[in-house]
Amino acid sequence: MRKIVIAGNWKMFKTQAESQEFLEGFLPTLQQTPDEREVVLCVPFTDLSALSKNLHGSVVQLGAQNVHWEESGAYTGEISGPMLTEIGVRYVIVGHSERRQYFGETDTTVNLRLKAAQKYGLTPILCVGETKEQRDAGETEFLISTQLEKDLVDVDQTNLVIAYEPIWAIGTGDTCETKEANRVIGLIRSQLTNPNVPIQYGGSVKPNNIDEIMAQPEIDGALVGGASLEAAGFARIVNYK
Ligand SMILES: O=C[C@H](O)COP(=O)(O)O
Repeated sequence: MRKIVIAGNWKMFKTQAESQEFLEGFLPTLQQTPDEREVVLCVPFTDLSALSKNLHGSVVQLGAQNVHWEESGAYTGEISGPMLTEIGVRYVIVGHSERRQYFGETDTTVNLRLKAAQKYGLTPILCVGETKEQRDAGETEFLISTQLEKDLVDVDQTNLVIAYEPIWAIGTGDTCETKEANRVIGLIRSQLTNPNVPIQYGGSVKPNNIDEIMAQPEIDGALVGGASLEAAGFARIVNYK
């Protein structure tokens, strides 16, 4: 059976004080969450240490938003796998479209980061997805297939989550039609050697569309940006029906 993983990606939002306030609203709502749902908060590096202490003993797992491929070295501004695992981080987002678009992330560096995450005991959440122009040109399948082929070279598919995030649906309120997301995620699964890799949908997931998204047979969770910043809203998403 495939695992369900609901992850919030806070991106560059929330100071430590704000993250603490979020937890006070969010944690009490989780008591009813069924065991098989993994709940993850992928937060800014500066929030990780405090959240790690405050999440201890809760069902929520801690995630980072990037990891370097070396264990240590002269890489100003980067964070390594051992630095993350030491403070209790379990997941890390790799290859988010914002990293690819604004920070020069390539399939080569995504592949290096995926392998390093696994080497140091983290579960990577690999993001793939097409732009509006690529979709309109009928290139969605080719683009995603190429990303997977390059990103997953020598990656262990028994310790991996994939997020299908159509770039045009991120932060726009323009959610991908659920049946279409289900279709693309089915195509992603058909390209994997391990069919049990959890595959999430990401892109304008909200409390009012999560039930329909999670009703799709191929979709194993969600990677949630904006709607994960508000405790009650994210709790509703985590507690989808
Ligand atoms: O990582 C999360 C995605 O970029 C989705 O963001 P969003 O839910 O704000 O559209």
